[in-house]
Amino acid sequence: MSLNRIGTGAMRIAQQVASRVVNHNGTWLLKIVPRIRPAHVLLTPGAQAVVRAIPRQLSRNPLLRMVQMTIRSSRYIVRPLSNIAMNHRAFFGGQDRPRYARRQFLFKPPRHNQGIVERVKDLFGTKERYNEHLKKGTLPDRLSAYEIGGNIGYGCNAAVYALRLQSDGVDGSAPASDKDLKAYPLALKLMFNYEHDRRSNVEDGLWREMGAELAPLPRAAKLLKGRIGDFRPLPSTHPNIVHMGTAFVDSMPILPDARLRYPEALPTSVMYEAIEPDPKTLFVVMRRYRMTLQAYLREQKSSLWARRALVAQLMEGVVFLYNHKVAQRDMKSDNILLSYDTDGEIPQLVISDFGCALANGSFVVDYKDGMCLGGNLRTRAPEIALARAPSVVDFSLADTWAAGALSYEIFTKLNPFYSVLSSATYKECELPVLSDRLPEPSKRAVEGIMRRDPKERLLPGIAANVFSLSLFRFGADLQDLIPAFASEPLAKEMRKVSSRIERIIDDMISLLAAETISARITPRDLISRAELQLRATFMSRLNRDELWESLAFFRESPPVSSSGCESDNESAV
Ligand SMILES: Nc1ncnc2c1ncn2[C@@H]1O[C@H](COP(=O)(O)OP(=O)(O)OP(=O)(O)O)[C@@H](O)[C@H]1O
Repeated sequence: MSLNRIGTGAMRIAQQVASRVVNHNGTWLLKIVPRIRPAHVLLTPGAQAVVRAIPRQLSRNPLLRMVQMTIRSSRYIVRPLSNIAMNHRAFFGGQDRPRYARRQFLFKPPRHNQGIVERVKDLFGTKERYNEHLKKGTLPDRLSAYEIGGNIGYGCNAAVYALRLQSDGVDGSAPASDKDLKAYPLALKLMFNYEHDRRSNVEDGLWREMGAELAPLPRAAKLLKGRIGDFRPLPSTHPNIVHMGTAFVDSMPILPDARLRYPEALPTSVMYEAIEPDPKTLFVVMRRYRMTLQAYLREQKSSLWARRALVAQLMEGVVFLYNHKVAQRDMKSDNILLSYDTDGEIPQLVISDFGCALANGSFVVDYKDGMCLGGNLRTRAPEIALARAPSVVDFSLADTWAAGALSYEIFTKLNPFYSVLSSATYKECELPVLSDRLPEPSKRAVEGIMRRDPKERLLPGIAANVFSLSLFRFGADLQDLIPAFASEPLAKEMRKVSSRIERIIDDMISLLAAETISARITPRDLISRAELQLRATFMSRLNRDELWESLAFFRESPPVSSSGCESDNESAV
């Protein structure tokens, strides 16, 4: 029997799995179980299928009990068989038991007595091997421990330089170019201190005024020593938030480009009457990224798939901020940084520049005259752009909205709010039409986060789920997989009675987890590093209720009607 004779639903899923996940020998073993009679299918890349009888002794092998991953189509169940390499060896008579067999999570007793979703969440949320950002290291808190390279960017508040540890540079080899990310893997943000006048408590003042910058640094509260009373930095690192190593106050160096680029921030400036004997400023040491999103969109060609992956990562960053009540408040494309090794690779994305951040455990601000409401006026959400003092301003969904505007920039290369529209006055129907090649659920999610009224705005967790789910292998098939959704309205009660949908969620997550685990032993180009991390990030914040709500976006349904234009037309008639 060839694969062609297997039901089309199962075949499509099998092909998708097989075309993305192959083991080192180029084979992927799947068990496709017709409802009536089991058959075993060996898939090779290109989805050629050959049915083989799996030896009897192998089917008693406990490894096969790992078959927990099921995707139901109308007639067939497709089950990836445990660890692919292991099965391959067993299937072809190999004797060696691979080392990683013992570490397979499905053999371990679950940490909590919970379901698949919770176990997967636990695995992907806590293991370093799926989350590079969890790797810990300490960096020195003094400038003399580092070698400063060339300038890689500057803004109104800081200049950023390539950086490496002194110890990394003294290997006797020819001096490496500071343009080289490997030679200078760190970045130093030298904050502009415009107050070099002689005064007491210089250090306290610097930490207090510039401390918000450190919101992504989990140990910032310790460094700040209560200088900003209610400061609450993010509790942990996140793959889509700029990775900060440390921050310290040290003497201000006059670097070669300083007089040209930021003369007014130098202690030599004529405006000071009496200058500090040892002028100081705040330095932040970060991981160095390759370029800004703005430069990437301008200079690099990228596929729609890559751009969808960027939007999904951006939303993951926003979800993390939202869940920890931090508002970045300056979401623009030169504050989004990307890293990648080779051209054409899908970049990893981080949100950076927290100089305007609100990080005190609350999104609500008592807005008084003269108070700063964040960075760029054009990237402020409507409720912030329209706020007038005195009033209470709620920033909870401001970053989500700004990320929506950025997703237009990612998809169309043009942020409609930089030049064409104003966030204070735009009508939802005036937003640019997104490409037909973009999946409908993603388009609907963008519409949802661009809602003017924050009460109607889509929560970032749901939007992130929609962007991510549509990128995963089964994304295109979700509609087939959830027939129960096709005609019925989404009702809370439905969930109680529909254990079937819960099973689909379990199956979907199991497949995703299996694919992601397997992908670590497959060649890199099958699933990019950024996508693997995105999967881990998505799985580490799984929430059944949010998943349930997100699946509704994959129903066939009429486009969400946008408010504004129709009513205007009617009133005009
Ligand atoms: N970690 C990093 N790796 C590589 N480049 C970086 C990094 N951090 C910042 N940059 C570059 O430096 C530029 C300025 O950094 P940043 O936006 O943080 O400064 P700023 O003065 O706070 O900016 P703004 O004027 O927007 O407030 C960025 O646009 C980017 O090009």
